[in-house]
Amino acid sequence: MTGSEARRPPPPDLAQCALFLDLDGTLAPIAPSPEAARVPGATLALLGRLAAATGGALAVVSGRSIDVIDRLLHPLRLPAAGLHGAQWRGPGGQAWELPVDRERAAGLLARLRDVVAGQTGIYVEDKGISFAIHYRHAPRQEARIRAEVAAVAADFAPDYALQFGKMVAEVKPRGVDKGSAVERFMAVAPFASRLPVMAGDDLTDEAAFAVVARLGGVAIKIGDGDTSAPWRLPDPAALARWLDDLSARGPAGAPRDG
Ligand SMILES: O=P(O)(O)OC[C@H]1O[C@H](O[C@H]2O[C@H](CO)[C@@H](O)[C@H](O)[C@H]2O)[C@H](O)[C@@H](O)[C@@H]1O
Repeated sequence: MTGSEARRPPPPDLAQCALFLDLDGTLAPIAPSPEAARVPGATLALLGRLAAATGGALAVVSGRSIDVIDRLLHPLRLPAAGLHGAQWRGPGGQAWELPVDRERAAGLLARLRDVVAGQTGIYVEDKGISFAIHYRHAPRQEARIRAEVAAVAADFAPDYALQFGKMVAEVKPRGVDKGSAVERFMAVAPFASRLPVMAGDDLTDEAAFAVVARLGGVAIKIGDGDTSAPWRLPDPAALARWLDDLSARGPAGAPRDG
C-alpha cells in the first residue's frame, strides 16, 4: 500500500483493545535531531486517559531506549519496549533485556564512529547495545552512508542486523524486533486476549504490523510510505485526534455525546 491512500481506521472499543504506540513520528512529531523530539503535553494527558480506559493495556514500542522513552513521556511510566524490541518492561514493571556481548558492542560502535568521522551533519546515536547513524542534515549522503553502515553490519552478523529508518541507518541486535515485543505483551495480562491496535510511522513498525495482522488486530500507518498496514492517518496530530475521539466514546465504540 502506498502513501496516496488515506484510510481512517475503524474505532475499536478501548475496553477490549490493547494499544501499541510507536514514539518518534507517531506520538512525537519528527524533529531535526533525537534530542529535539518532544511529545506534546496534550498527548501525554491523552495517554494517561487511554491507559486508564484500556485497564493498563497500553504500551509504547520504540527504537529508543526505555530510559529515553520514560524521559520523553515524563511523568508517565508506561509498559514499554525499547531498542526495537531488545528491551521490554511489562505492565507490572518486570524488565527484560536481550543479553549482548558488551565488548563486541563496543567494537561495533568504534567501527561506526569511523564511518562518520570528519563528516558534517552525520553522527552516531549511542544507545548502549544499538547504534543509529543519523544523516538528516546530510541527505545527499544517504546512499553512501547506508552502504557503509550495511557493510559494518555484515561484519557483525549474525548477532547484529541492519535497520533503516527515517534519515537513519541503525545496527541493532538481531533476533528481536517490534513484532516480538508485541507478542511478548500479548502473552500477559492485561494485554492477553484483547484486540491489538498498533500505530507507527517507520520501517521498524512493519514487524509489529505483521504480528497485529496475524492476531486479527488493527495496524495503522502514520504518514506516507509503503506499508502492510491497511489503515493510515496522515500525521501524529491526526493520530492524537483519533485517539482522543476513542477516549471520549463510551464502551463498544459509542459516539461521543454532543
Ligand atoms: O521506533 P521509534 O520510536 O519511531 O524510534 C525510531 C528512531 O527514532 C529516532 O530517530 C528518528 O526521530 C528523530 C527525532 O524526530 C529524527 O531526528 C530522526 O531523523 C529519526 O530517524 C531515534 O533517534 C532513533 O534512535 C530511533 O531508532
